[in-house]
Amino acid sequence: MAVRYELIKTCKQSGARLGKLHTPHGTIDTPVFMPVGTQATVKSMSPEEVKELGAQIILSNTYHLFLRPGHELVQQAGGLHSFMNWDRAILTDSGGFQVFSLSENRKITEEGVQFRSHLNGDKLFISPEKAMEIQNALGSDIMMAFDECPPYPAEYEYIKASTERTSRWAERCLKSHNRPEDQALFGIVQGGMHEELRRQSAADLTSLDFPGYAIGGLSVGEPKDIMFRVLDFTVPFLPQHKPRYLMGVGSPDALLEGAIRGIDMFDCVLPTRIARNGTVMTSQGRLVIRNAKYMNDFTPLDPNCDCYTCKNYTRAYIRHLHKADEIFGVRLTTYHNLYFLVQLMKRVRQAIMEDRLLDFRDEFFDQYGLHDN
Ligand SMILES: CCCSCc1cc(N)cc2c(=O)[nH]c(N)nc12
Ligand SMILES: [Zn+2]
Repeated sequence: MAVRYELIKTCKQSGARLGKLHTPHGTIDTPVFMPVGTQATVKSMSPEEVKELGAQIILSNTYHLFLRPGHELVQQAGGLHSFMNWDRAILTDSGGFQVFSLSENRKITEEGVQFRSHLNGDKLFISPEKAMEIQNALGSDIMMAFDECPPYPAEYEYIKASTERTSRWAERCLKSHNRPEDQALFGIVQGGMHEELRRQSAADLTSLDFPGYAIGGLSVGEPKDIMFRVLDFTVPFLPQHKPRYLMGVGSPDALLEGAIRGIDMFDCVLPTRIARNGTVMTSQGRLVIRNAKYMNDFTPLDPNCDCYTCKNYTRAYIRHLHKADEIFGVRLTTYHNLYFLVQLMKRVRQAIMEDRLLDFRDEFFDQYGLHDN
């Protein structure tokens, strides 16, 4: 079996679970935060640094690699693991979400999605079968079914029709999956913010018996309290003994609230994206390193962090690098932000082991600040 989820323990204080996800490229401790490497690289990090900061799995993107350099080229290189020299686990998204967030002139039909490349305007088409072909060529350990993530907000009727089509697409993905022993295919539950549609989507997908389930259609601009409410009624529709992946979620508060609600896997571009403009997550909340108040601040980004950046460099130096547009500055803030989230999930797993995740959340927010975004 390509991926096997081992449920180790459920937190007595919350709905959180401690688990292990066994894959052909190593075991992943869950709940886990997965760094995003959209174009076959976690931006500005070497694979050695991504390992050193503690990542056991990274994400990459069907849409981007299909457009450039092309999935056939990656296949000629022996697949994504050898192409990017990453020998741990890889999860690839299926491309539908990126078509809608990046490309122009999209046309969605039962067959699939027609769109123009955001790089050169070429007319392209992705169907469930094409998304599977691309992910097969990339050789990811976990593939995502081809889905539509409806815009937020959207009319109930649109979301209903879209969710029903996503269920039909999921079945087509399963039918065209020709390497189930090497690559696990996860279904993606949709349904917008509607409990009945979420129930129906989960029922459709669990009847197809996927090895894992993602909750899509969230982190699309809805208020966080709505996202958490949707999780409250959606997670119970999913099987206990399989992993649950909340797509596109990665701020510290959302990771904690998601883990408390029984989510096992998270991903988000947030830590790498904000690092590029010098915004840093610390145990006392966020700081923007370009701020003049750090000019003569010869302390680490985070006094409670033992990462390479915090052990060797000061706020003053990192501020200087960002003000001077020095690439090394982005590398230092990226390394720290990724380390911060990977370590946060390590502390979450420890709190689950000790049946005290709600207490840990309260302690974390007392320091971090209640409303991170
Ligand atoms: C590398 C990026 C992975 S997560 C992208 C993502 C993010 C969010 N927020 C939602 C969805 C979704 O509903 N479907 C799919 N396939 N992907 C989504
Ligand atoms: Zn640090």
